[in-house]
Amino acid sequence: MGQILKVAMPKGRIYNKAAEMFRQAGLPIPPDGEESRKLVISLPEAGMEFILAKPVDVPTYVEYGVADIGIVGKDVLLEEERDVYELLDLGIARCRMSIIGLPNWQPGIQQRVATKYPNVASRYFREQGQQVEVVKLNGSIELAPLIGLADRIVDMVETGQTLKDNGLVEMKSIFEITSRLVANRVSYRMKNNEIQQLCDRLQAVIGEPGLQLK
Ligand SMILES: Nc1ncnc2c1ncn2[C@@H]1O[C@H](COP(=O)(O)OP(=O)(O)OP(=O)(O)O)[C@@H](O)[C@H]1O
Ligand SMILES: O=P(O)(O)OC[C@H]1O[C@H](OP(=O)(O)OP(=O)(O)O)[C@H](O)[C@@H]1O
Repeated sequence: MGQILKVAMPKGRIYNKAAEMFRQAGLPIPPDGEESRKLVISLPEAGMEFILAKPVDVPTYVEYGVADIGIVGKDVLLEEERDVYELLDLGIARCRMSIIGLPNWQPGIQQRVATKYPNVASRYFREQGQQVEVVKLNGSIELAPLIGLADRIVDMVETGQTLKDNGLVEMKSIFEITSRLVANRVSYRMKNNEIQQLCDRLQAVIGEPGLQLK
């Protein structure tokens, strides 16, 4: 019998997609809501324990080692810059990070950018040699250019529906996002067999042709 693997799972839109992947890999984690509001789900027969975390906190739990591994969007990894190993691209919750603005946007003297990702945005504009003021918001980012808080936003686009409904345009896509499997550096050495086994099982699911994981 191996050691128990603690897995930080993001609540919200990634959860059911990731849980479905685990089930395909033979690990019967329940769908969202089925275990009431419990935040820790044990699967002793599989030697695993799942911690249901806020997505942005997953890299923190993994860096501190209270979770051995975790599932998190590349957007959060790039924003949080936590010291974790990125082991697998799960290919789920696919979207992109983009610069967005009003259709008539013109560069002004003072440029303000609103975003949930201040580190990603600051880094991007610095690399472009553009001086902008970055304002952190926590959601409904598309509101900012509509009500005059910011000239542009840096946010995620999946279908483009939110932009369309709010009369905004995608000016530039800056990187692609999918969910990743990450590991704590010490756990990766100490629980290498367990982590490797899980990676192999997930890899087999990812590699299966015709599998519908959206
Ligand atoms: N529209 C989208 N389409 C596909 N994937 C998305 C989309 N929006 C976000 N994601 C991915 O899903 C992850 C989690 O998003 P989710 O909305 O569940 O959490 P959150 O943005 O942290 O929200 P909350 O603050 O409500 O917890 C994001 O970090 C990103 O990787
Ligand atoms: O291109 P679309 O398919 O419309 O998806 C993009 C939207 O999804 C995310 O928002 P979310 O639903 O997480 O809400 P939020 O505004 O609270 O972040 C993102 O911030 C966009 O607003």
